[in-house]
Amino acid sequence: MDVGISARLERISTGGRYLVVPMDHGITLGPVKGLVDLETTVDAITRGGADAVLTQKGVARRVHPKKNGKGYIVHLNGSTVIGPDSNDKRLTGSVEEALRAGADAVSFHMNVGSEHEPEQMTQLGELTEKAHRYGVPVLAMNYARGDDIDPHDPENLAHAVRLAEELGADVVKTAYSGDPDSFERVCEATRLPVVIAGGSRGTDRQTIEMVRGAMDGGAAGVSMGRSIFQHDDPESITRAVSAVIHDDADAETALREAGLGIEA
Ligand SMILES: CC(=O)[C@@H](O)[C@H](O)C[C@H](N)C(=O)O
Ligand SMILES: O=CC(=O)COP(=O)(O)O
Repeated sequence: MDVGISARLERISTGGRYLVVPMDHGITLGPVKGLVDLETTVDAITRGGADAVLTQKGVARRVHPKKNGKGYIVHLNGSTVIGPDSNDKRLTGSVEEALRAGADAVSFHMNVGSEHEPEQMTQLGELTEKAHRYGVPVLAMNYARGDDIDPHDPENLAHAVRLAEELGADVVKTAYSGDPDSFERVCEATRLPVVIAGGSRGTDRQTIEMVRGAMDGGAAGVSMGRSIFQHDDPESITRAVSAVIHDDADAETALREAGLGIEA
């Protein structure tokens, strides 16, 4: 692997494990809880043990002073839930802009199975070529989404993560399939580190058990947004997620040591 790519991957991970907190939802969902005062949230989650935060380019200046030396990823496409088709993610920036914004890596969202898959596949292929010219790693966010597509089906997820490797990505994020055994089949589909999205926020216990299950299935960590940044105490929930990812804690230990209720 190119030395620049491996050096930058180390800035967004710890010992090959990834706790990335994406906060690009300001385009998708608008200024939801946790993103209005972005600075306070970034400060809390990086103090809690996140390896990296991820945003769109425009808010980079609000992120850097508050990220406590942790990694930074710039996301390069987007859509809104009020637009005609939220699966139709359009390019929002370039590798050069991401580098000017101080990024250690770039990310790109692809909806495998949607009618926009062909264009997004071309764009991801072009992005990995461009990013690698600069030694910049690419996190592919490859979801199985589209009409009549089951977004948690392990075969669909395995296909989505494999596609990311075939197109040259360095890390791939996808949805969790629901249990460690089926997620193991997803992770076996690729040699890339696989990280999971969190989806809409559940209870603390659901969040931490999902992370534990994914790690037991072979995941390398998370790219988990709403479950963390919409939490009343983002620092503590990050601490609990970090205990599972970085210290291999079980769910109860992680919740207890983070000061979160076991049944919460
Ligand atoms: C709002 C959602 O359904 C998320 O899964 C997004 O699609 C993922 C991403 N972080 C985004 O906001 O684009
Ligand atoms: O960029 C978005 C993600 O990686 C996942 O966000 P979520 O809120 O955890 O689904």
